[in-house]
Amino acid sequence: MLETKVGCFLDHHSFKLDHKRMVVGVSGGPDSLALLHYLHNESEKRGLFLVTAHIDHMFRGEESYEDAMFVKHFCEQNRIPFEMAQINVPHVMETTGMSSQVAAREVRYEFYLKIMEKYNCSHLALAHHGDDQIETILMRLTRGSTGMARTGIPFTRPFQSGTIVRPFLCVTKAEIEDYCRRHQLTPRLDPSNNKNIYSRNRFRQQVLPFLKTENPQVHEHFQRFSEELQTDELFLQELTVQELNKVLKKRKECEMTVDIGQFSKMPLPLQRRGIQLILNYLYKENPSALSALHTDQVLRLIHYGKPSGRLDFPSGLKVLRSYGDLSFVIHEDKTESEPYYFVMNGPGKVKLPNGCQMELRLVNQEEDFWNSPDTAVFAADTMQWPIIIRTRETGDRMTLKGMQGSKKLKDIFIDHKIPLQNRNTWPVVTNGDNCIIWLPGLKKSSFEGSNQTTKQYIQLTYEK
Ligand SMILES: Nc1ncnc2c1ncn2[C@@H]1O[C@H](COP(=O)(O)OP(=O)(O)OP(=O)(O)O)[C@@H](O)[C@H]1O
Repeated sequence: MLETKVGCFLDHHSFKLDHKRMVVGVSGGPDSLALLHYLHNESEKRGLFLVTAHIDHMFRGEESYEDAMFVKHFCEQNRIPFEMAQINVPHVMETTGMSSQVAAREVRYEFYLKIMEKYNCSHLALAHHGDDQIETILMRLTRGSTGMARTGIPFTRPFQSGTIVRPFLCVTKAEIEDYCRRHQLTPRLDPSNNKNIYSRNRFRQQVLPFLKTENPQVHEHFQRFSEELQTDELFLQELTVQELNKVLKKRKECEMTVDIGQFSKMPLPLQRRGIQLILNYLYKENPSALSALHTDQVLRLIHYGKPSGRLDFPSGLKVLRSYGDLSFVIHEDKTESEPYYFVMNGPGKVKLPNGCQMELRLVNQEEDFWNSPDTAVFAADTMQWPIIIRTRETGDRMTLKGMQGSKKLKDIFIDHKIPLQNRNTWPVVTNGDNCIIWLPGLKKSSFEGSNQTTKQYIQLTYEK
């Protein structure tokens, strides 16, 4: 039974539910509804505090709103705090060029974080299960992923200052459905889960049934494989860092050089991981462009290449061999676009060179714009005039809403996979003392939002 298996799985990982404060991500589908139900049943005897977080991605209009209302109703009946956000993901996709799955995931995690902070929760529980684990590992191996990526979904992983936990990795979808039946749960069904268009769904419908006929317990073996591979990988990565430090001749943000003679004396598994670490470091912009093939090409250049040689990888990354040195170099493309700097001393509109427009209005009542990435409101008495709309500058950082400390703009662009050529024209909004208060379409700062004392707000709208 699911209950027993999950209990043993948590014990096996020495993970105690007792006295934790946990956000549960619930779509309303069978997996997350069952997880919420399971945790809720455990909550009283364990002093476990739960909050449900639901995101309406606005992909399916009325139907996805009904999902939200379904989860809300379930929580009300069971007296579980419920939080939801409606976020226009198609719009986020349009602004950032992200795929639907990536954009949905980004907004979900941002919302989870907000709710974890609001309720002072240390954990976020998600309902990934054993079948998801098999699909993930197979998909990544098929795609040619390397390193940690091919170890699949971890049972726990750090998430900002908290932890993500996945108690259902030890059970199958069928066991979850059985749990739903036994407990008379009637989850919502997302029709996109059955479409054959997503690669995951093709693995789910075509590969998984075959594996399950070969061995109905196949998910247990994949789970053990994933956990063992994670510990192996961690161990090897630590060794690699130690060895790599001994052979690195140059370490800069856009260039790394190793001594070929010393590098080739490292054991082959460490050489492979060393190359991957270097490529990942330089390739922050788009590590998914990498595969095992790139590592193999570098190994060939080292072991069988002529004294000088060169490889050209995606996004302008070059690997250059020159006698005893192997250099990995990536250059940012700074060719296009002039910087701009617009000063706004009050209400008005500014046309930006990237073809977009920024409007500033003074409003009396703060409206709830939290869910629009293209509108931001600031309490007027906390802002210093003028408001500046400018392009990014070296060293720009901003304090993000709901986060402690500040984050480099460059890293925000990387996280959102904004192409290099768009970063130099992306508007950055600062107030009078050059403090970044907003990165339109991407991130809001801790200055954004309402406060108790103010009646007047500065409302900025970014129009594309
Ligand atoms: N709209 C959402 N709101 C809140 N959490 C979500 C939402 N969608 C997914 N999650 C969480 O992320 C996990 C993984 O998402 P994924 O889309 O892979 O799951 P799923 O197969 O749709 O699961 P479910 O049966 O719960 O819908 C879910 O199990 C759930 O915990």
